[in-house]
Amino acid sequence: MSDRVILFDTTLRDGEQALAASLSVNEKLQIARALERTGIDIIEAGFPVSSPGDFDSVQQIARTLRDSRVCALSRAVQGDIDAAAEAMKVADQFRIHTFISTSSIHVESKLKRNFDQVLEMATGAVRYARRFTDDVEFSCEDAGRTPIDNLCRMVEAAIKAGATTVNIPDTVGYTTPTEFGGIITNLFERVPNIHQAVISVHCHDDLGLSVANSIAAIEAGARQVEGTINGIGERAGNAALEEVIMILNTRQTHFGLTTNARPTEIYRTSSQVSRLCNMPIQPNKAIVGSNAFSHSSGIHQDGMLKAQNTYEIMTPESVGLPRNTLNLTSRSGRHVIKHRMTELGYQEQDFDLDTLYQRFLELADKKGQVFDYDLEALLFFENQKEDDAHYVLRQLNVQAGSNHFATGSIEIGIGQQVVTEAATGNGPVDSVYRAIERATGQKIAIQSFDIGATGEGHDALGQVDITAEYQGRTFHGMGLSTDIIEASARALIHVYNLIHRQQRIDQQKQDKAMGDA
Ligand SMILES: CC(=O)SCCNC(=O)CCNC(=O)[C@H](O)C(C)(C)COP(=O)(O)OP(=O)(O)OC[C@H]1O[C@@H](n2cnc3c(N)ncnc32)[C@H](O)[C@@H]1OP(=O)(O)O
Ligand SMILES: CC(C)C(=O)C(=O)O
Repeated sequence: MSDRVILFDTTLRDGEQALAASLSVNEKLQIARALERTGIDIIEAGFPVSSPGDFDSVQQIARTLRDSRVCALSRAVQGDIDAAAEAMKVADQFRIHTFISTSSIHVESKLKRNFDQVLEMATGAVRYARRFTDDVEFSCEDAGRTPIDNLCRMVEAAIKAGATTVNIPDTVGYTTPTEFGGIITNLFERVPNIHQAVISVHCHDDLGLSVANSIAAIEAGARQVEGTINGIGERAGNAALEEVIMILNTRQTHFGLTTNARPTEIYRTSSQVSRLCNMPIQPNKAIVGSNAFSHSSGIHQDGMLKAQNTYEIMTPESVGLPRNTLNLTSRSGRHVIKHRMTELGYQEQDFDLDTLYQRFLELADKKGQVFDYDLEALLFFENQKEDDAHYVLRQLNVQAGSNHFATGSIEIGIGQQVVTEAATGNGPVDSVYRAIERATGQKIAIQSFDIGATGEGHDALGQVDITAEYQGRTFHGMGLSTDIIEASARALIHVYNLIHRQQRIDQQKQDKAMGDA
């Protein structure tokens, strides 16, 4: 049995199922690149049959990845498999992941079939997928609640049909580590052809056991582990891949197993996923929470001063969070910014030093000292900018007070035009949003509005996340500024740009369809 555990990330598929609004293609590409840098072997990029947007993003990711292998999900039906293969054929190598439920509850109540019919569908799907690639993964959905005899039959049949990886999901996070490890042990004891495939696990966190169950399965012989960054995913989420990586890494002598992971990329990848997905990380989260490496009580601090390993089983540096010793202020130069970005794990090609330095100076002038999270926020914001932004916020003014209606006036670029508008509202944000709506002539239904700070103190960068609906689709806009009204306006402008881009894509598709007809 191999001593390497294959890392399979499904942030862009199972993780995205948890988000209020779909990620844009640009956002998915940023995450895919971060995952690749983190050393993830297989990246599940989406479920192409589910929407044209998903199809497009899988295709673009397939075109982009070099070291990680792209994978797409499909039900055990030919149309889904065709869509997955079509989306990924631009890559030299790709994996098709097909699945069907095996538990009695799912087979009878959801699929409305009997187990033998489902077995037929599964093997038919695996055989069909093998026509497109020799890398086919089959998942027994709800394996955790599947009678073991049926699970053994299904695994054996899927391998016989050509599955090269067989995944055992605890879809509803029901099992305990002893039970789940026992299922894997049983499969190894009872399925005669089991060594012809890699056995994988995919655990959900409904009872908070997803990582523990994954580790129990690895101890029982599973050699692929599926999860997501920060554990985001359907309901309570999936196994947090950064935790699995650091368990195997920190306890290497205990497990004797390796991965291809680059742990020093973890912190950066985790922050990027959190920001792009608008899913904050709880402070006490293992590995990547803001308190994960802070020591606050006297006895602990005394221990840390004497020897760091008294209270740290791994260092923040090992997950890419360097201790900071240099203050960054408006008197800092380009060298120190570049040095700090390198310490934070960024490579030269990840940022344009001159642009970042200009943004840094503007921020340093406003707030004095600039911290790591500010630098990362600035870079994130630059990456979010569309090269061809149709709407650009040029100026904004607000008058507000406790005794008046607020008045907002804005100047925005719309394509080649510059439009100025003003409006009153119930507060400064409302007045600015009304002014922007007047200028664009398009009303958008805002579904959620979240405001938070990136960093600490009253001069922290404000981050505004909104989800908005337009013609039945949901869009996520994000704005950053030390001024929360400006951050709010930027978030709305971001949504207008996403809608504009979507309209352009829809138009191109319509033109192509008419051309084909
Ligand atoms: C455990 C997981 O995370 S699974 C992945 C979940 N992800 C998603 O659902 C992605 C988003 N989903 C979608 O876009 C849509 O649900 C689609 C495109 C997949 C299907 O849409 P629709 O065709 O309208 O079907 P709908 O979602 O309403 O119902 C699912 C159908 O697929 C069937 N089905 C469910 N899983 C499978 C499977 N693995 N293999 C074959 N059929 C399946 C169901 O029984 C149901 O069939 P029925 O219409 O005969 O009752
Ligand atoms: C499709 C499968 C792997 C899944 O997401 C689950 O069972 O949770």
